[in-house]
Amino acid sequence: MIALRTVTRQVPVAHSLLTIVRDVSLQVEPGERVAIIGKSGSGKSTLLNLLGGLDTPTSGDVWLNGRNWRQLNSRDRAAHRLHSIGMIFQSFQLLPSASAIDNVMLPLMLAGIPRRERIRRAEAMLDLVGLSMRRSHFPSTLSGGEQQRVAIARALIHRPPVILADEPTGNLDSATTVPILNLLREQVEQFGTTCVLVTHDADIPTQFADRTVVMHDGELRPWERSD
Ligand SMILES: Nc1ncnc2c1ncn2[C@@H]1O[C@H](COP(=O)(O)OP(=O)(O)OP(=O)(O)O)[C@@H](O)[C@H]1O
Repeated sequence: MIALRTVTRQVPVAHSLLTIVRDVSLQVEPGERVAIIGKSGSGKSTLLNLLGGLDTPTSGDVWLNGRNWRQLNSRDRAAHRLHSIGMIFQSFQLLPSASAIDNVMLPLMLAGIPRRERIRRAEAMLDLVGLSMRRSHFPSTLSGGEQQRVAIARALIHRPPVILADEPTGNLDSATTVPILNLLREQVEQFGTTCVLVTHDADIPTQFADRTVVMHDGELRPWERSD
């Protein structure tokens, strides 16, 4: 379960404070898929960073999988992130000097899983995302859709209870967007993974989410079809 309770995030700008997220409360149940839509600059990425313990609230609390980020030191935060969260980004964030399979194995390496087991699980995962034939390819030789499949495989390989996705189809054309969202939905459905996805694209929620909320100038409100 994920919960934000009256979360505000302010940053110092010049001689004043800029409020990026204002008094946001949200609860996401286990296995739920929630889409957060909003215009550029509305605070979506900041909200996702707060959920992932990468940003700290100025006030309020954020719980993820039973832990309050505020109560964890930086080492415990890193461990909690590694075990509880898979992240997917608009720009894929693959290691350019690592092959597809090495990118997918990364979370298992960080978790100390032996190499033979890492390879077995990464091969199975690449098979699931339809990229067995590309296992030795480097990211620069893969299409955008293929790179995002590798990134999805990497985010899911350690079966985290939570996936946080920041504009996961933002760099993909519309023909590639639908299969990528279908792949992500199938995977999180199959494993009961909780998923929060942020996007500026109002078509995505209907393809992906159980529930949609809107971010507007740092505040959350229910989604209306006119948004
Ligand atoms: N550390 C910071 N210092 C100053 N301003 C910041 C900081 N972080 C975010 N902002 C500002 O806060 C606002 C919200 O940023 P955020 O990246 O969360 O929005 P977003 O909705 O994800 O936008 P986009 O869709 O363009 O990525 C933006 O105007 C941004 O410039």
